[in-house]
Amino acid sequence: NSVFDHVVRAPEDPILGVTVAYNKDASPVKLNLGVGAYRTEEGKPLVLNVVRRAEQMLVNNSSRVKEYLPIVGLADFNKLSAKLILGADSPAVQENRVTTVQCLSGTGSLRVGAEFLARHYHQRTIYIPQPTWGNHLKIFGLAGLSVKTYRYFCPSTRGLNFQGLLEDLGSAPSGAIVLLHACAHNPTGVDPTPQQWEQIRQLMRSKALLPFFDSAYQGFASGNLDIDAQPIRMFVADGGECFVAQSYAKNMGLYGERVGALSIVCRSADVASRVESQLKLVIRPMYSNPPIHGASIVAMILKDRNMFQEWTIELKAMADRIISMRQKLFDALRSRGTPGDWSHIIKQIGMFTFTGLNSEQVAFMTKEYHIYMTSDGRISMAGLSSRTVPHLADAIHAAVT
Ligand SMILES: Cc1ncc(COP(=O)(O)O)c(CN[C@@H](CCC(=O)O)C(=O)O)c1O
Repeated sequence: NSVFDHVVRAPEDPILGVTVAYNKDASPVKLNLGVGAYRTEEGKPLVLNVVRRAEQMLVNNSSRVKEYLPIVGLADFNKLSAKLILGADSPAVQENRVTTVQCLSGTGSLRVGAEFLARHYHQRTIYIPQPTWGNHLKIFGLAGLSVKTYRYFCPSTRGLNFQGLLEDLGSAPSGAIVLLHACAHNPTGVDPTPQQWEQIRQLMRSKALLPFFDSAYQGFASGNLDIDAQPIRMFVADGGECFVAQSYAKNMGLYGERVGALSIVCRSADVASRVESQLKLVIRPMYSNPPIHGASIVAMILKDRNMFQEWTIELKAMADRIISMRQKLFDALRSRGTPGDWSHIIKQIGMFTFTGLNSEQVAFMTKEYHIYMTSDGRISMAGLSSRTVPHLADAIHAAVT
């Protein structure tokens, strides 16, 4: 018998497991609204034209080799990623106070940051929003941090519980780490207003709370890269320190290439360089050094003015299609006279709508209509098309009447 006979079967991941169930369904009308991955109006994954162009140029470059990258990754990619999120004119970048390391997409950036904090930061408590992306709890818990939550979503208004947020951060121990979604909060699709962000910033700085931004959707919420980075830039502008995890999975469609970056904004260039030296000790035994292909694509696009311009146009088109799906779903429910107030569908932003449907209603929609979505009622609007909206609207209508 095996030495692993005692190993029990683990449950499927709450998000990625939805796709596993979807793939097993033979129904011709099945709809995958689970994983936050963009789909076209034809329901197909999308490789951006600018990405294909960059990839072709890389392949045609016969002098390109496949040597190891440094532990911190591709230098051009790191510099350009910091500028993309912090702003080309960022004082922190100009004063060399930012260390950026290429990591395995957003998840890897969060994990490297968490491991660094567990080793080098005096406060081992991190506050994450309630609710938040399911993997956050495991990433920070496994790194050895003590994970607490702060109120974020108000079920009755399906909007932000701003008072609860302020109270919970106000009563956090000074110096605690706070995880903040930079834009397009997952799963709620609810973001603070700029004025509310300023109040959050003042409260956090007054208690020396350490901001850890998770930026997985820059450009996807508003369609504009700079607007979506504003909350991060407000914090960096005050001269304080912060962590930023960046993912290119969604906004460049590089899901499987695992391209991301962790930036740590420090008070001085000297601290930034010592922090970088310690980040290398976290990364080397974890995966040694990051993959070269995806980062080379991103660096080429960010570096070339025309390719960057082309990317912003394709990115806005994706964001706009998602917004149009919101309006279509809202209109479809209204035309059916579906009971309830569904205005949150057009008020929420980013990839997801937090519908407010409960797990029983979700199970009903999966069983009777072959709609696949996470059990918390989140739907990925990118999985919808004009053709499939009526089917979803029928399912929701049936679930709530
Ligand atoms: C807020 C947030 N942070 C980080 C990530 C990690 O993205 P990377 O692929 O590591 O760059 C996601 C992806 N969440 C999506 C995609 C599927 C998943 O990984 O759960 C989602 O919630 O459906 C996310 O929503």
